[in-house]
Amino acid sequence: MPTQLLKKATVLLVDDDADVLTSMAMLLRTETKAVRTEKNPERLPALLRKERFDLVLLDMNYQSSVNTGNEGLYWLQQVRKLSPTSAVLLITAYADIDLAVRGLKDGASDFLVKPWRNNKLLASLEEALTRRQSADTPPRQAFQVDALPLLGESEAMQGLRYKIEKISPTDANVLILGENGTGKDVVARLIHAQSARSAEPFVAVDLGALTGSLFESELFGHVKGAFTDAQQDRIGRFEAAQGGTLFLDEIGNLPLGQQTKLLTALQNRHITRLGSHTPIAVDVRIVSATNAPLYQLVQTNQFRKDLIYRLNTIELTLPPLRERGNDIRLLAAHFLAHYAEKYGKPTPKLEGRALARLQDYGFPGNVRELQHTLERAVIMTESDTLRPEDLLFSPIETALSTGPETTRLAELEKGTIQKVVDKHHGNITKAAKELGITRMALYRRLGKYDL
Ligand SMILES: Nc1ncnc2c1ncn2[C@@H]1O[C@H](COP(=O)(O)OP(=O)(O)OP(=O)(O)O)[C@@H](O)[C@H]1O
Repeated sequence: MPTQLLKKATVLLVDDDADVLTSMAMLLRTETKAVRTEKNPERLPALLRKERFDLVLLDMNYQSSVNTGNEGLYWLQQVRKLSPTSAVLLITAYADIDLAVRGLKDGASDFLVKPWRNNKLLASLEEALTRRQSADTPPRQAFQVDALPLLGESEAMQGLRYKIEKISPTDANVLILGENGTGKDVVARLIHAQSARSAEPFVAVDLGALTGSLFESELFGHVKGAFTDAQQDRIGRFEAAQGGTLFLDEIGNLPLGQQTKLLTALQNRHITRLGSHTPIAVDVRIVSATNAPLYQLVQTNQFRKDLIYRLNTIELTLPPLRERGNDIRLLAAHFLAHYAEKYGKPTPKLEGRALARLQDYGFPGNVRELQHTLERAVIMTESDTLRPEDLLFSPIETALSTGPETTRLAELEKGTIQKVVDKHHGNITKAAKELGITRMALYRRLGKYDL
């Protein structure tokens, strides 16, 4: 995910769970301009009167409940009142999705369900910032995309770029397959940017994040009164993408019932808003993506074959980074120059052994992992040459790439801490500095995880 706005954003995290605050702050510290954490929501009014934040991440549930479950909504209202220009993202547990939906109606930009996936968290934050930035501009412009270049000179990538050039101008639906972090999002945007629809909206939906009742309302919209909280008509993503491209990400995560509803909309080329009987014709090009083994899911009856046939008029498979040969070197040079400029440092050179280390490593998190590894290295290095030991591979990426079930917060945190402490040969001061937490906080975690 490109995170141009996020890099410049100031962020406030509000949660009374210190572990959540630390983990999120650790992630966001390198992805944003500044992060501030607040454990006690009661301090919000004073804080917001003093400081301005581009983004506020607000937990919905607080232990010291003033208001039995609704305190998240109460604090949301306070933030909206005291800091109307901040985008607010709610953090919630699965059980509280209804509450979060109410939060959306009260002006929150989006919500995240715990446990979150880091790349999705970053994508949601970026999207919230994009929407906030374009709040004053005509809505259709809000969706226009910045396509990033798809770098790589390996045979596989050259072939892929050629295919993309060929297929982009057509209206054919495209299914993009590939592991996490291989560039599926980049490819989807590129296809749109090179198509005849490029002046029209590009609308991305993370289907993995839409639970049962949200799916229909998000995709097809609803009319006032369709369900208890539907206080006004709302268009869905299909209508928002009218004339343009609808990017259905994580399509492999869609339950069968929802696959049927999607298939019907694609076959009929019209949708019906929830609570209405009036069909609305939609003209959208569908680009979908997944890292799931879609054809295996068909064999085990978890994915509809007829839906695949609707989606895969053209199918593109992104090779994992470990199969792209010298592209690792080329991408590494690109990211080093990019982050050196960003952090105002001279571009470090890669020592031969360091390059070999990159080439030997499997990169389960693919290009995203390479990118994060080099960003960390640029931030940390005090020399003009990167050595193998400057390249710290992140257990977070490894865990993310192997699926959501391994992304439990505690495991990620434990793994990260272990790596960083090892890297600094047990020097707690240095490790705490790199992790962005105090020495005391690090000691507490070492005790907690028995490290
Ligand atoms: N070929 C490439 N050239 C330059 N940057 C790339 C390339 N491929 C991926 N990236 C960068 O790597 C990161 C991850 O890419 P992207 O989000 O497109 O992956 P993805 O396959 O959609 O991941 P996921 O499956 O986790 O959603 C992004 O920052 C993107 O800009």
